Amino acid sequence: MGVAVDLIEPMGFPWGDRARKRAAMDYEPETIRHADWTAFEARIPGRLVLFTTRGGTRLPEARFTPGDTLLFGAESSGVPDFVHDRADAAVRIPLRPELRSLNLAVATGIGLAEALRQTEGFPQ
Ligand SMILES: C[S@@+](CC[C@H](N)C(=O)[O-])C[C@H]1O[C@@H](n2cnc3c(N)ncnc32)[C@H](O)[C@@H]1O
Repeated sequence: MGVAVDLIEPMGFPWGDRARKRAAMDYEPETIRHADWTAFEARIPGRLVLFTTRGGTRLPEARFTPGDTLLFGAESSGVPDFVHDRADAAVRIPLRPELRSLNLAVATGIGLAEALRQTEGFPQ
């Protein structure tokens, strides 16, 4: 989709292995790897919009602006409380009550697609 990717250590998966290359095929996005949260936070250009299962605005009612950074948590534990507190907005993808969460890739695809739709950000 032409968006840059920020990866924040510690990550729950190895970076640079063959499985990642296979998943990304030939389409390596612009990627910055941050040593920790502090290093990432220093480079946030605009609003930080956290996708979370814990409250927040339902995705159909959420509004995105160009320059927003979308933040997604770890597959295992989501994000720590201090990251929740730091976010400028929190967005929840509504699920049936018996489901706890989507996996990271699916949540990212849904959230990114909606943000790009609202901001006319899809490639032409
Ligand atoms: C597998 S989930 C993490 C589950 C973790 N136990 C939790 O409750 O946060 C991985 C990431 O996908 C995103 N995600 C998954 N389901 C979501 C939902 N329904 N709404 C918003 N974000 C979601 C969040 O960013 C979450 O941190």
